[in-house]
Amino acid sequence: MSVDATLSFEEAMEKYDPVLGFEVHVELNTKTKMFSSAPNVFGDEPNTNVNEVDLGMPGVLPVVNKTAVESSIKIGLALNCKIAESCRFARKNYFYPDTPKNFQTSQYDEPIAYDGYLDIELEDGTVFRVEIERAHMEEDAGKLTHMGGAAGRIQGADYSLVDYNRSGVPLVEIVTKPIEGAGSRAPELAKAYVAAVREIVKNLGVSDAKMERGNVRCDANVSLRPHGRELFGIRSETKNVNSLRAVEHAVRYEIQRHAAVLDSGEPVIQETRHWHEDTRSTTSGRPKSDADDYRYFPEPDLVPVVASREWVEELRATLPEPPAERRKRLKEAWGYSDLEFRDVVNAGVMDSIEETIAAGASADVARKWWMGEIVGRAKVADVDPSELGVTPQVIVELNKLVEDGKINNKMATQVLDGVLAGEGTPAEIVEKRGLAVVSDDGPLLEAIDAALAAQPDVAEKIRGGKVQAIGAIVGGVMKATRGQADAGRVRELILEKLGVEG
Ligand SMILES: Nc1ncnc2c1ncn2[C@@H]1O[C@H](COP(=O)(O)OP(=O)(O)OP(=O)(O)O)[C@@H](O)[C@H]1O
Ligand SMILES: [Mg+2]
Ligand SMILES: [Mg+2]
Repeated sequence: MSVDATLSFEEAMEKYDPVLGFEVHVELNTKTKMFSSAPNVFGDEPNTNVNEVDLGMPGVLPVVNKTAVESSIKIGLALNCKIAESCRFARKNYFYPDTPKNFQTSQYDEPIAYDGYLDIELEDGTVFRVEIERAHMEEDAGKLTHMGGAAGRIQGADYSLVDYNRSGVPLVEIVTKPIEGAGSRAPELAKAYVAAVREIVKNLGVSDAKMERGNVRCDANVSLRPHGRELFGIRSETKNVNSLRAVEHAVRYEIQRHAAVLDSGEPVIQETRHWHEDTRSTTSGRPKSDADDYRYFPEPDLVPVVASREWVEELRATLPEPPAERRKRLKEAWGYSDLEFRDVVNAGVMDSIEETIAAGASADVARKWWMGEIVGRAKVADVDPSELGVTPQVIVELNKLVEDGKINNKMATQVLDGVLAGEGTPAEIVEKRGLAVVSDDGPLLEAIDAALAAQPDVAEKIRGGKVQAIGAIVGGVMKATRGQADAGRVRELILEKLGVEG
């Protein structure tokens, strides 16, 4: 059997339990690099944000970026880790053109943060605790672009391009302990875990956290063992998976592939794998043993990083509320159902609703406007709902106009469109367009007489007790008043006129 064959996911689950492990690399958004004063900027002309330290010129000395250390401590704290009182950098030696120094400055046996955990909420509401082994500081490598080869840009090219702008960009690598017991929820957990880490670093403000830019990258380790067996199987490590969907699919694919290999009686090879979005599959990278000889040794050019307990506590005091706790708090405060709240989160309007409530709207009014009106308009305009230009004040004002009986709901949506078209504030638009609910009964009665006269058969039905037929008369009045009547009042007046109980 070919090693790259797969079993169906269900078949794999009948026989094996998956064990997962994630190494998530987070690029920090510091102004300068981890050990040099070169700018840390994405997307600039290649090899412009590089200095002699990044290039490993002889005689240069690195200097630790204090903000990067602070950000690393914040990440450690947000992941419920212990923070080392003192920790050192180490050289991870390897020879490859993405690193001109021939070693990556990293941390080895003394990570800055260790022994943490993250509680991950799954779709069915259960909470799965992922234990964090460590979070350590290191620097990113340069970016290689292979011009030839299967995925290359130029057919038959035999060279690669290198951009050292990324060398020395501060990274935090977050490593989980082996995760057992996820069973068939392993792919979902993989996606939810990386999503949670991404959300945390974004919320801390320490990373731009854009996966499509490589700010957050995941290496996904997967192994299988037969049900009931204690010993772990051999793992594969799918490198640099850079979207949430891809993490989910890569874990799923690797589970299916491992199952096929194990079923065929062949050994699983401990290796890196590459994820391919187009075929939704992985291919073999390089073999990798746990004892890869990086000849780690303490970095002699840097003193240990000492994190005093006072400093750590100062940083802890600056941490924002964790995203999961914030969601829980808001859902309870607003009294939304699970489904309503999930819809709000998925539509990306939780913050907007919070602001609208703070501006004076009730939770239900805020949800009605954002979910019922604004999300749909944002979709049409192909922008984020928060970018449509609706301020909390607009909604509060619109709602007040309706509550005071100045305009009805239908007019309010027209006023909203006016606001979006830049015609002014809701009150100005109401004034300019002459919108107003006709509250004076006189003109309404006239319109009612006309509508009844136009549809005598309907009038007869209502008199005879078929009150539900009233819609046709109300409709006629609304049409005659160009939508400016209060439909409830019209209904009352019609019933009064016909001498029927509502
Ligand atoms: N048998 C296994 N099955 C699945 N995951 C495993 C297994 N053994 C270890 N892991 C996980 O794999 C990850 C290994 O990451 P770690 O950074 O420790 O080592 P590495 O991948 O060998 O090193 P490098 O950082 O150079 O890639 C951890 O998350 C660990 O929990
Ligand atoms: Mg690894
Ligand atoms: Mg690692």
